[in-house]
Amino acid sequence: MSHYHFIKGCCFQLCNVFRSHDMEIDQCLLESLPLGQRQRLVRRMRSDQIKAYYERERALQKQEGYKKRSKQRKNYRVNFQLPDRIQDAIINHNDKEVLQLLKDGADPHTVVTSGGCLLHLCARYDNVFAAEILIDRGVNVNHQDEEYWTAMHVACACDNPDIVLLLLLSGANVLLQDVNGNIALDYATDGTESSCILLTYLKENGIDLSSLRQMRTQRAKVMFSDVKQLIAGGGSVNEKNDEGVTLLHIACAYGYKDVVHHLLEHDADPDAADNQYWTPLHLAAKYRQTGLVKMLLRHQANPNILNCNGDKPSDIAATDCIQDILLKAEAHLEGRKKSLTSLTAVFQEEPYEEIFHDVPVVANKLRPLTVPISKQDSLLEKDTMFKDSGKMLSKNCSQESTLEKVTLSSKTKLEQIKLMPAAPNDDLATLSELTDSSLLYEIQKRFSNNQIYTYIGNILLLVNPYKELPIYSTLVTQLYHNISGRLCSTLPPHIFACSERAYHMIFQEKRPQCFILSGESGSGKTEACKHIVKHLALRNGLSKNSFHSKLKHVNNILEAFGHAKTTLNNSSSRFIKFLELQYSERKQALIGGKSLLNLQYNL
Ligand SMILES: Nc1ncnc2c1ncn2[C@@H]1O[C@H](COP(=O)(O)OP(=O)(O)OP(=O)(O)O)[C@@H](O)[C@H]1O
Repeated sequence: MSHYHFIKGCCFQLCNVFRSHDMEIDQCLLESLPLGQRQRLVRRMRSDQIKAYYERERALQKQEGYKKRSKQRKNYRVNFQLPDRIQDAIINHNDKEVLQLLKDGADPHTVVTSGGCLLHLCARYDNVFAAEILIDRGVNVNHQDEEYWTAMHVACACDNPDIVLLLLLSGANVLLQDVNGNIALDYATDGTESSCILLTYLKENGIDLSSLRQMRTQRAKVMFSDVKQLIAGGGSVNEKNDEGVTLLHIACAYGYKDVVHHLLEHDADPDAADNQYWTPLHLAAKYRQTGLVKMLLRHQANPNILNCNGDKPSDIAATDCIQDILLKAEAHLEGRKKSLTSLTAVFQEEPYEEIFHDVPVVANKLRPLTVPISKQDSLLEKDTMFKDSGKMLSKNCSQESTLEKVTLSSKTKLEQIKLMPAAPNDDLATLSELTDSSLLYEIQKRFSNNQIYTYIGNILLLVNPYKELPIYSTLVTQLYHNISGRLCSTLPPHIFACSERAYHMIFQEKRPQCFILSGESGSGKTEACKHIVKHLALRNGLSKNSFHSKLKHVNNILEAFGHAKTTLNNSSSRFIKFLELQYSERKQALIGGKSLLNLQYNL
């Protein structure tokens, strides 16, 4: 028999086997066929299976119970409420849908998360059409959210001039202040269309900037009179709230000079540290309060105190001028070993009045962009990057509570650390608004700040930076050591934090822990794996050199199993990344020393 006939015979035989045994395939017979034939046959069998499936489904549909079932299925459809649907339609500029939903009874006065209204959404997503309709339906153009932001504040912050114009024409009040006393203009960046429109409007309406400035000092005045009252009533000026914050912290952050002066004159502690070890001097330096920095130094504030991130006030100074002042103060204290009294003298040389009048006044603007502290510190993250090049991080013998006992000495020049401070948007699961666009916006914003790690609950998201970032040094590893095993809220998300947690979970749960690294080719799984191993190894006291040599060997072996160049990755590993940590009964050197072999790469 020719080869062709043999195959044909087999196919025939197989199809019979396939039909007569209810879709079962004679595997031996299949495998005896040449590859091409086998594939063709399998394809045919598969299509027969699909046909059979459809026939069975059709038969089912004809049966009586079908209608009932399909009705039941319909009930499972998710029905979003009108308020959610109208928000979604506004965000996606689905104008017809907005009109239809309003016709169907959606409330134009719907309150969105954070206390804003639909107009706030329009202002954020630049939806002028929807904004116009809503205003027509009587939505309050001056509605303020939980932080007293109006739609105008949002439109200015996002520079959406069409919305700014529309709100102005609709009679919006441009002088409404948010929780921090900022009017919408304060959020419009200089030179933008939104800023020009507002400035022209103010000019045309005869509102001059100096009276505005007067208006904004009202909050400071209120605090001043409250503080005076407190002191007169015998209250303590050094009282702390739950977060360790004193009145001096608040006044320094907001730049309320009279209040600060009054507090200092009444024995307020200039070195009071809040729960994150921030002093009033840190805050004044960070929020560009030059005059207050000088005033605090004159009252013997210590410029060498480190906050929880290991920063001195000079490290986080908002301007070069403030940094110079602080460095000068540090030099006096440390370099010349002079007493604090002589330091006082240095700053007393300058006239006191000057300090009170060096408010940053910008010609065409009330003051530079001032982001409400409560709104999000994240916009200031760039300013507060750790500037520790030239610092040595030495760890206390006890590893209790991450940063608390980590100290920095400015003498030794070592590795550079650049970590962002922990911020509220570190965990996307806690965002008040969870939509595709808000998540992507946050991730993109973080990525542009080199914040490549983000938590989503217990999951760590990494966006491959494709560049070296100084966030993997031994010093950073040490920062993430802690004995409690809980994620430290004062540190930003990091692969070391997850590694640390797994390490503790081994002991707590007494069973192996595993990391599942998932993502497309080139997304950084292999690198993440290395970082996990690195943290665990160094954590267990394995010396850096010894670790590198071991890791190199492990990787050489792994890569030998098949690395290949793909379109996305020059060195793509062709095995699944599944990292398992074993529990050692003796609770010792899990990963250190020879037990690095305990780390199983399950291929
Ligand atoms: N955290 C990081 N920092 C800087 N660069 C990184 C980081 N992670 C990955 N990269 C860069 O991206 C490249 C690809 O990363 P990696 O090999 O880890 O991807 P992968 O997800 O393992 O890909 P594959 O699935 O194809 O094996 C690395 O060679 C490195 O240049």
